[in-house]
Amino acid sequence: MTRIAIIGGGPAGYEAALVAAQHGADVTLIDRDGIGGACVLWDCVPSKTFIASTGVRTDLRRARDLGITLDPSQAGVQLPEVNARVKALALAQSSDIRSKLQSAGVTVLSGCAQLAENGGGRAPHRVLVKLDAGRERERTIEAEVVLIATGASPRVLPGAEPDGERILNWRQLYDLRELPETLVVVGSGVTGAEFVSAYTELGVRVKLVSSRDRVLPHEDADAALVLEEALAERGVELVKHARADAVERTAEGIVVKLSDGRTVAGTHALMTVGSTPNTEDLGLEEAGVELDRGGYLRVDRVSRTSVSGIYAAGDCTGLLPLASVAAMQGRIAMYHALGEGVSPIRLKTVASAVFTRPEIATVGVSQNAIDNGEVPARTVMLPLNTNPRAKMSSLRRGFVKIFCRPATGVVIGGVVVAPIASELILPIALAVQNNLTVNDLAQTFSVYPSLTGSVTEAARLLMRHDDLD
Ligand SMILES: Cc1cc2nc3c(=O)[nH]c(=O)nc-3n(C[C@H](O)[C@H](O)[C@H](O)COP(=O)(O)OP(=O)(O)OC[C@H]3O[C@@H](n4cnc5c(N)ncnc54)[C@H](O)[C@@H]3O)c2cc1C
Ligand SMILES: NC(=O)c1ccc[n+]([C@@H]2O[C@H](COP(=O)([O-])OP(=O)(O)OC[C@H]3O[C@@H](n4cnc5c(N)ncnc54)[C@H](O)[C@@H]3O)[C@@H](O)[C@H]2O)c1
Repeated sequence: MTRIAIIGGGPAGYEAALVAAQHGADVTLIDRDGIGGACVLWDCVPSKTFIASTGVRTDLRRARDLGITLDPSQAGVQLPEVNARVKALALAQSSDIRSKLQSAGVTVLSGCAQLAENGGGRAPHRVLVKLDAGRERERTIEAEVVLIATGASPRVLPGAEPDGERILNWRQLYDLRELPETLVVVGSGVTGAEFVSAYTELGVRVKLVSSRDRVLPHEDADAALVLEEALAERGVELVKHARADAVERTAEGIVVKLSDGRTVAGTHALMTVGSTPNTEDLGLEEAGVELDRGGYLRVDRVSRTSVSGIYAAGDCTGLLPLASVAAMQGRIAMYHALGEGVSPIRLKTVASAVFTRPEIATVGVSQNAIDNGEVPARTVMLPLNTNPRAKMSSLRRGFVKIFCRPATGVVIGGVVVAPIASELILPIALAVQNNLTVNDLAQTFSVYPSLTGSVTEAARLLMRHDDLD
C-alpha cells in the first residue's frame, strides 16, 4: 500500500487526501492551524460569509427603486453577530471536512510538519511532526509520497505591521467589535476590492489606496471600470498611483504615508497587499526541493517538485491562488503519484469571480490577450440594461462578454458583470471546457426572462451571418 504524507489541510491537502484514500493509499494529513486550512478558517469562506451579510444591505439599498420603502433604522448592523456567524460557519465547515477525512480512513494529525533527512537512494521520505497535543510530542512518518500543501500568509509591509486593533490584515477583521468609522484599504487587488465593496455596503466610509490607476489591475478593464463607477457612487474615495510606504497610529486612528509624500487618514487601515508562501522551515533546502522567485515551490503541470516523490499543490506553488485550482493540483498530484491516468492542469478553463457588488466573473482567455494580438478572436460585449430580467430588478450596470475563435466560433472565454456573475459564468465555462461553439450556446434554450438570456443572446450576436441564413 502506498504511504502518503500530506503537509497542510487546506483545499489542496484535503482534496488530495480524499482522492488518495479513495484509491487505497495509506494517507496521513498533518495541519498546524485547522482542517480546511486558511481557505476555510480565515480567507475564502469567512470573507464570502461576511459578504453574504453585507448583500442584505445591498438589496435593501435597491429596494426603493422597486417601490419598497424601508425604515433605515430597521437595517442596523449587529457586527458581533455578523462576526460570530462568520466564525461559527468556518468552524462548522472545518469540522465537516475533518469528519469526511476520518470516515475516508485518513489519519489526521494536528501539528507542525517538516521534511526530515531520509536514508538517501530509494529509501522512503521522512516527515517530522511536532504534535500539538497528547503525550507523544513528535512523530516521524515514512512515506513513498509527500505532498506539500502549506498555503500562504498575508504579506506584511515593513512599517505597516498589523497590530490587530487599528492596523489590520483581513484575518483580523472578524474580531472587530464595532464598525470602523473610516476604513483605509491598502491594495486594490481582489481581496482589497471585495472588502471595499463589503464595508461600503455596511455604511462605512472607505478610502482605497491603489498603486495603479485603477481598481483590480489584473482583471478585465471594462469590468473594473463598472466596479469603480459603482464604488464611486457609494462614496468610496479611490486614491490612485499611490504606493503605501508606512501606516502609523495617530490619536484619531491611523495615517497611511504614501511614497510621493501624500497621506491618507482614517480610523482603521486594512492591509491587502498580497500574500507570501508558507515555505520556510519545511526543510526544503536540505531535501533539495527547488524554490522559484518569491519562495514559491516550483512544480510542473502534474504538481511534481524537483525531487522525485515530493509533490506540491495550492498557494505555496503560486500557480493561480484559487481554492478550485489548489484542489485540482492536489488531486492531480495524487493521481500521478498513484499511477492513475491524469491530464496536466489547464489554467485556461479556470472560472473565477470577484465577490463585489456587482460581481465580476471570468473564464478563459482575457480581453487583454485578444487586444494585444496574442489570441485571435471575435468578441462581443452585451450590456445587461437591455435584458428584461435586469430591467425588472432595476439593474443598471453589468454586461456579458463572449470571445470565440474567428473561423470555428469555438468559445474561448468570457466575462460576466452582474449581481450573481459567479453563478452566471457557468454556461460560458462549460462551453470553454468542452470546446462548444457560439452556435451551441445560441441554440440552447435559456429561461425567459433571465439574466442567462444575455449569454445566449451574446452568443447569437457572434454567429456569423452565413450561420444565420
Ligand atoms: C481574502 C481571501 C478570499 C479568498 N476568496 C476566494 C474565493 O472566493 N474563491 C477561491 O477560489 N479562492 C479564494 N481565495 C484563495 C484561496 O483561499 C486559496 O487559494 C486557498 O486557500 C489555497 O488553498 P491551499 O490548500 O493551498 O492552502 P491553505 O488554505 O492556506 O491551507 C494550508 C494549510 O497548511 C497549513 N500549514 C502550513 N505550514 C504547515 C506545516 N509546516 N505543518 C502543518 N501544516 C501547515 C496552514 O496552517 C493551513 O492550514 C481567497 C483568498 C483570500 C486571501
Ligand atoms: N474571490 C476570489 O476568488 C478571491 C478573493 C481574494 C483573493 N483571491 C486570490 O488571491 C489572489 C491574491 O489577491 P490579493 O488581492 O490578496 O493580492 P494581489 O497580490 O493580487 O493584490 C495586492 C495588491 O496590492 C498592491 N500593493 C502591494 N504593495 C502595495 C503598497 N505598498 N501600496 C499600495 N498597494 C500595494 C499590489 O500592487 C496589488 O495590486 C488573487 O489573485 C486571487 O487568486 C481570490
